[in-house]
Amino acid sequence: MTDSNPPLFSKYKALLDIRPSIDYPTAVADECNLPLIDLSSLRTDKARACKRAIAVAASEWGFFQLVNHGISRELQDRIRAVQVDIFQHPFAWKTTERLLDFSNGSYRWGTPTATSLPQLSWSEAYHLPLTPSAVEAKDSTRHTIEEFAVAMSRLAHQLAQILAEELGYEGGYFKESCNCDTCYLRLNHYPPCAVSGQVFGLTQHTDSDFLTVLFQDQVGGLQLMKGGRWNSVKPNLDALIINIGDLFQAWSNGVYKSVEHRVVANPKLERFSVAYFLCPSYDTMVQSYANPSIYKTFTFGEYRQKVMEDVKLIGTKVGLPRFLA
Ligand SMILES: O=C(O)CCC(=O)C(=O)O
Ligand SMILES: [Fe+2]
Repeated sequence: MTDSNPPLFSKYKALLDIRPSIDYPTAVADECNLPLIDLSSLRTDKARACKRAIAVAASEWGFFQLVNHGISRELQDRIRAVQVDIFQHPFAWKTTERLLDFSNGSYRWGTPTATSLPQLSWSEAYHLPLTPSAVEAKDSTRHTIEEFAVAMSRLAHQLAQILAEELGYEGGYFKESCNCDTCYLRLNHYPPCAVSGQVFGLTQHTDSDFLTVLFQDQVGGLQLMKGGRWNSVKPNLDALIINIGDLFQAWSNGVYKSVEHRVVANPKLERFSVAYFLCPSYDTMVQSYANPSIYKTFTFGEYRQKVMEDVKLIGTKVGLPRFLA
């Protein structure tokens, strides 16, 4: 079991030996009452109010919980079992072998560019691009991953459509631009962390997509920024978490908020989550639906390029402020 976890401690020992100056994660968060949306209301006479509540949550919080979302408990159990199994492979296997027939290099751990503790994420992840096989996957693991991704994708599209309609937009932008090639599923694993007071499981960031659907376990640790303070999200077994990404903030001209979030490390418990990122093709123009626009028009490819450049040069993503008009 132990040799399945990445050697975070030895790799980052030099950084850990320098006394940290970060705010201690557990000391600073309030528990928050994240808006909870019941998606089954869409099939009732409360549909209008439900859509409004989604838009309000996206603009006031950038985050909400979703229940009765249509992803069965059975499928959730299956993806979790698959995820646990994948991360139990020996570390050496994860760094050298391809997972199923997914592309090379989909495994990552720690933060290769970190030069200080606040930049280090105490976790490992698989990034799995969604290029569904033309034929149904024979391998049961691959089949479960695809089935889950398809369900998450459907949900993400439904929510994007609602959010766009609430701004008065009726077109098919999201359907046309968010094809499967760039959307991806990220399987996250946060091993227990003996130095949890000094590092985060995942450092503070915003997501570089339109929106994210997150399936987390019951361990907790996710925190989001609201009103200048960190708030922790209490896990709810029945709920998925939805958050707005940078591209939706740009598209909505700042109406919907892409909010900073992070995951605190846990000294005793490992934690799992799966995130689905709704992204457009690289050549898609991201342009505000309204004028005058706060942001310049950019392609998703340009955005990603800038993010990667900043991470390489200064150790962190700058994101949307780089694209102010
Ligand atoms: O694991 C979590 O709760 C959050 C994951 C996340 O923010 C991400 O993968 O971008
Ligand atoms: Fe995130």
